[in-house]
Amino acid sequence: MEKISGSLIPYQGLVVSCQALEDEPLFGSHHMVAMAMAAKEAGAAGIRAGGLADIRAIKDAAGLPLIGLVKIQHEGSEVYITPTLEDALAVHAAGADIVAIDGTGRHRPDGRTLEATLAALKAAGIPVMADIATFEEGVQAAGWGADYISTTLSGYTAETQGTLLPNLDLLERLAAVLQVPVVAEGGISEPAQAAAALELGAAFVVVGSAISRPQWIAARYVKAMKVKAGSAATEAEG
Ligand SMILES: CC(=O)N[C@H](C=O)[C@@H](O)[C@H](O)[C@H](O)COP(=O)(O)O
Repeated sequence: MEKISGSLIPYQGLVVSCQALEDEPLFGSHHMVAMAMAAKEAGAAGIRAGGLADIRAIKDAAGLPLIGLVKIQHEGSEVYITPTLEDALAVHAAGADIVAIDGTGRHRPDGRTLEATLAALKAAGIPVMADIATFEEGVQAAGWGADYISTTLSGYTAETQGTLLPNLDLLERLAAVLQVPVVAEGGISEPAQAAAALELGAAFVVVGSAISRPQWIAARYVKAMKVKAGSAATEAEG
């Protein structure tokens, strides 16, 4: 299937998600700008950033293509990634080249449908990445005009809870049928998985925690070492 070219993110590039919420140790634009500059030094083709302040600061400092979002929890809605049209407009105004929104089709806090939200952003000339969880959601969001489809929410919705990540099968299935760029995102924790995603048709790959969340990275070592220590202890007991 001929891919629609003209992606704002270089084809088959790495996008590093540099995000830290208020309850995370690295919260704050100073830290996220530093993380983005480190990613740029490594050769990242783009940055994914959350929060208007971080979007502005990272866009100014790194000058890389930027996928922006806000995370806002609303009572009565499970949608928290750029949940309303106003949020999407604010993310774009803050400097995001592409606005990432929830593309699952679930109830949105402003009562707008995903279709109407996508139509309004297209009319405003704002490139949109739809963060989806299932094949059907990806096809639907692309049909309603999303410019990029990303597997971000696979495993994070009620319907997909427990899905083993990264969900490269979802990526492969969507890349095989959609004309718009399909993005591998969510749970990519090894370089080989990112390379495999490109082989399976990803237009580019987004990696966050495995690069920009030290509390998550270090926890992997603690877990592995405890297992090792446990087995050694067993040996010692004889
Ligand atoms: C589920 C959700 O809200 N994901 C968020 C989307 O912006 C980010 O917290 C993730 O870090 C990003 O998608 C990259 O994924 P990973 O950190 O697994 O490489």
